[in-house]
Amino acid sequence: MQITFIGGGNMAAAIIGGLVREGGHQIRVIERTEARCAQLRSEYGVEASTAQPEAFGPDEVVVLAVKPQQLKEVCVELAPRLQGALTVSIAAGVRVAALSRWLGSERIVRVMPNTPAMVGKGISGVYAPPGVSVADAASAADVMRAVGEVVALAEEGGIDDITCVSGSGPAYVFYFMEAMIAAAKQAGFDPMTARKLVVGTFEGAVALAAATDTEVGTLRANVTSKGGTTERAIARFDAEGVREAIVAGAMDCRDRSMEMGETLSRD
Ligand SMILES: NC(=O)C1=CN([C@@H]2O[C@H](COP(=O)(O)OP(=O)(O)OC[C@H]3O[C@@H](n4cnc5c(N)ncnc54)[C@H](OP(=O)(O)O)[C@@H]3O)[C@@H](O)[C@H]2O)C=CC1
Ligand SMILES: O=C(O)[C@@H]1CCC=N1
Repeated sequence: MQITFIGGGNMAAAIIGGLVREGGHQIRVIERTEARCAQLRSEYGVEASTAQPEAFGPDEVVVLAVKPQQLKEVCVELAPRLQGALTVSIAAGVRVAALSRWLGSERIVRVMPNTPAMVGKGISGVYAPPGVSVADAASAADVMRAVGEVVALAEEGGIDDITCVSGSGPAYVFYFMEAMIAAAKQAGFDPMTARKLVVGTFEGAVALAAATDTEVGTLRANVTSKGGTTERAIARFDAEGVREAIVAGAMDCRDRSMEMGETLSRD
């Protein structure tokens, strides 16, 4: 597939990394600075330039991967060059109606990816509005399937929902890992060993959860011996409202996605 990324920052690089690992794609990136282009060329072996091409081919997939606040300006520049190419936006918050207005195109699919795409372990939500062909929806899903799993979303609001779980979710996990690394250091481990212990613990726990249908709560209970050590840790988490804080944070994230949808999709 011929895929052009407009914006080659953190999320685009994660998808590009995954696509390059998979192989068989022609990838081009448009970035703002020559320095970033040079970095993308050397890290991923992709084509990169600071100027948008004069025109895109009808079979090309154009991935919008700039910050939501940068999107309108990018779309306005892109509109006369698109020539009907399929556009896939990975931006949080900005709605299809606004993208369609700015691009003068209805061939638009929204995707909410996540950064584990870099190692082929992404999970993405894909929303294709009514009117987008089955083939275009499949092309957008294929790009994301190359870097992980895909969940089809029936409504555009599903993008807000999935953002607060899998889109932003890796940051919640890294936050928890940071806290556990701090704990490991406090317990006396050097930084390298602390990181190794924590990453290994996450890797093992995730592999265990993925390998079974057993409820995650049961897996947790299996570690928690009555009157033992884990029970004491979980009691402190419960007393401090850790679980409630995580749920509330995720709901705030979803609210922010909806709020961005209101403000950034207005004009
Ligand atoms: N990071 C994540 O985990 C996820 C991000 N997303 C979405 O992905 C999008 C990108 O996010 P992220 O990668 O984190 O952001 P970044 O800031 O890392 O990447 C955006 C890139 O686009 C460049 N850029 C800005 N304007 C232009 C332009 N006119 N032409 C070409 N390139 C341009 C920026 O350059 P400069 O820095 O010089 O401005 C920057 O390198 C956002 O819309 C976000 O909502 C979705 C899911 C997860
Ligand atoms: O924080 C953000 O706005 C983006 C969208 C999902 C993950 N990162």
